[in-house]
Parts: sequence; structure tokens; C-alpha cells
Amino acid sequence: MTAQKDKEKQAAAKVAAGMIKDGQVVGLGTGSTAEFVIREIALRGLRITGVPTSVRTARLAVTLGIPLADINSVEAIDITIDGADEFTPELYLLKGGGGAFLREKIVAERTLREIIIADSSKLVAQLGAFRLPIEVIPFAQRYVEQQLEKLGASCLLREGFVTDEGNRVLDADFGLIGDPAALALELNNITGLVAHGLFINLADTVIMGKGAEIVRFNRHGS
Ligand SMILES: O=C(CO)[C@H](O)[C@H](O)COP(=O)(O)O
Repeated sequence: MTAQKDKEKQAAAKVAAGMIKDGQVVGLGTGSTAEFVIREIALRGLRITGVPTSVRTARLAVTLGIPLADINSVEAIDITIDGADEFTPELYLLKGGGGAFLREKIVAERTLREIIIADSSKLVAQLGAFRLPIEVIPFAQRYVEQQLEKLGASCLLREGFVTDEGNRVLDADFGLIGDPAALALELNNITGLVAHGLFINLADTVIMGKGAEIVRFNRHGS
């Protein structure tokens, strides 16, 4: 199963790498799927400047000889390739299994094209089988938990995990999420909640490996 998933991830990564042009500023995602595209960029000798979404990704890129830029030194990011834990055909994403979703979301907000690559297990009709990651500043942990409980979630603290920004992650179970856009707005209003893993209207395209095929999903109007 894992071998099949890896083949699908790799096939999607190859297609995504083919969308990158020399000279571009490229957002580099985090996770096992994103790793395939980072390796593919190095393998093809693409002359890009990478903007990493995590310390983990930065380390991998440096090891592979990919030049990096600080996000605050670039005016725009041409294209970003990242993974997701779940996505719907409408291109709502649930991200953050790897805990890098705050930086991933900032990079996604700043990129001209957000491309998500995935194996076929990530496609769902409704988000929420995967717990929703929520990044909180340590001081607000209990307060945010209480607010999430009021919204119907049960939370698990990701034990022993600290984000690249020094924060904690709560993995929240909301059950299946009927209206991700509405939930995202509610979460955005909680003080001390730094980021959540719902990506609404951020992905332009999902490239999914499915067996020997590649299936593309495009956001309406993008
Ligand atoms: O959001 C993420 C990290 O914060 C990853 O994209 C997501 O967890 C998917 O990971 P993988 O490609 O290993 O399945």
C-alpha cells in the first residue's frame, strides 16, 4: 500500500516539477509528498530559488544544493508545490499533519500558483476524517481548547511537538466538516489561535496520482 502511494506521489511530483521554469521563485512544501518534488527539482537541475515552508524542508533543500531565499526578501513567489492530508473536489484542503501549516499557509497566500500534489488516498468528499491541526501560542492553549470544545471539537495536544515558530499543535476532531469555509472563519476569530489547517480558496490545482494515471482538479475560476 505504501509502495503504491509512493508511486502515486512520485508521479504527481514529476508532473508538478514539469510546471517549474528556470529562474522562478518556488515555494517548497513540507511532508513526504513535497519531498518527492524537492528531490525532482534537484534531479532535473532546475535553476530556481526556493522558499522553504519549514526548517525540515530547508535542511533537505540545502543538502540537495537548492539555493534558498528568506521569504521576507522576495516580492512574490511564482509557484508553490505542497502536499495535503485531505482535499475535496472543490479544492478545500486539510493540511498540517507535518505541523508546518502556518508557514505553508503564509507561503500559499503569497504565491501566484499553489499546486498541491497527492496520492489518491487524500481525495475525500468531505474533510474531517483526519483531525484538524490547530497551532496555538502556549499561553493560550487551554483557552483555545475551550473555544474549540464550544464549537463541538475534541482536542488532543500533539505531545512533545513544537512548531518552527515555537508554538503547540492541537489536533481537533470536528467529525466531518460540512462547511469548511464557515468553520475557517470561526477559527480565524479565536485569540491565541495562530493558524488552522483548513486552506480555503488557496489551492489552484491538485495533481493526484491514481494508479498509473494522473488526475487534475482545478479551482473554479483559477
Ligand atoms: O500539511 C502538511 C505538513 O504541514 C503536509 O503537506 C501534509 O501533512 C501531507 O503530508 P504527506 O505528504 O507526508 O502525506
